[in-house]
Amino acid sequence: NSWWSHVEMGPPDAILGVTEAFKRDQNPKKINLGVGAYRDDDGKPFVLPSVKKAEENLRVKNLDKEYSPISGSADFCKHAITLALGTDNEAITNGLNSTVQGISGTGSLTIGAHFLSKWFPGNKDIYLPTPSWGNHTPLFKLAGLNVKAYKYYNAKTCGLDFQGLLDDVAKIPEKSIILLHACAHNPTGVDPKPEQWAELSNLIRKKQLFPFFDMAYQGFASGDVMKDSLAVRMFIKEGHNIALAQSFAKNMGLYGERVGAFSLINSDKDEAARTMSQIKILVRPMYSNPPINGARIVSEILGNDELKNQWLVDVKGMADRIISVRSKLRENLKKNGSTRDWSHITDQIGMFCFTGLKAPEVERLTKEFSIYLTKDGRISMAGVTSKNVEYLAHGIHEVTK
Ligand SMILES: Cc1ncc(COP(=O)(O)O)c(CN[C@](O)(C(=O)O)[C@@H](O)C(=O)O)c1O
Repeated sequence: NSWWSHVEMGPPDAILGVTEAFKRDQNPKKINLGVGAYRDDDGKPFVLPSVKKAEENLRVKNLDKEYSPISGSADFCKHAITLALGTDNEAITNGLNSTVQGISGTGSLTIGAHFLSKWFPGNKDIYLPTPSWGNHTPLFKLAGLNVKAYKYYNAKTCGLDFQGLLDDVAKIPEKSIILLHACAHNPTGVDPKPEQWAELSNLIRKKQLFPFFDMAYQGFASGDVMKDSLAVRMFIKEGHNIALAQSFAKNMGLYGERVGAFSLINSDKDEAARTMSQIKILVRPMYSNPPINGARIVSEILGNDELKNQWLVDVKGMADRIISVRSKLRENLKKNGSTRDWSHITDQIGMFCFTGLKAPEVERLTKEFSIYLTKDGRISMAGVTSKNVEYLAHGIHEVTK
């Protein structure tokens, strides 16, 4: 007799399940626009030259395999928060940050979720943009937070519903938590403009909300790491003591290395020490200490000017390829005779394009053309290349004409 006869088969992951279906498809023209993972113009995964060089440097150091501290290496944590806030940022020089390595972006968000669930003095309610990354809701619920929503995306314009956003944020009860995508919003690719971030910062301060930034794409959105961290830096400058989750999966192509960071910006050094101590107490029973390999690659790159400059070239190269393939897709849709307004394809930024395709159109695109994307019409632009963009435009036009 079995212990688990009551366990039912769960559904495939909305995002990672698309890749599983793609792999089963035998059509040679198939295209995977599901998971947000960069591919080069040949559709191949891309190991950044700066990462390869860092790995060569590390090999000759013959490093040991000892446990990392619970918080990850101090060197890595310093490099991670410095990348986010900029060298010589006051929050860092005044020791106001408590930063630990997280297991990529997901693990960093999870540390933050559990910390807030246990210690946040206000409502244990976290407000997510509508829509948000599919994994946000189960991740925060799992940590015991109540997940709520604020307006963000305007399906009619395929752009930001800024007035709706302000109206909703104004209604959020004081001392609640608000999750913000720092750049390259997933799944919409729609980001607030700097002046809109400033207005949002004022409203969030007025409402005494706690900003939790998810920055999984720093450098990957615009190709400029400082431009992409503008909102995070602006909020701190405006006096918000934020939480920040970082990922090096996309901007360093370290997907499977699972390396990221979680930070709190505190009121003073003593508070930083106290929160740090409690974050470590949470992490120890969770997974004890983080994986060392990816963190060493990040430290090697960010700790070495020549490698860091190479990395800045590498990440801009990825961002530029995505931006160029956005224009190519829009041109090809026009060439195919589509009369729809596809300006959002080039207005949106980062890994994803929220096409506006409805579920039946998505279904046809997959069934009739072997083009794989998530049901919400999101396409990972990284899966589009100069070789498949015409076929993609043809498919999209066929299902939308
Ligand atoms: C907004 C956001 N935050 C955090 C993460 C976590 O990423 P990681 O744990 O790998 O550092 C992702 C990745 N989301 C995806 O790119 C995506 O939406 O396709 C994909 O990697 C995923 O896991 O879903 C993300 O889009």
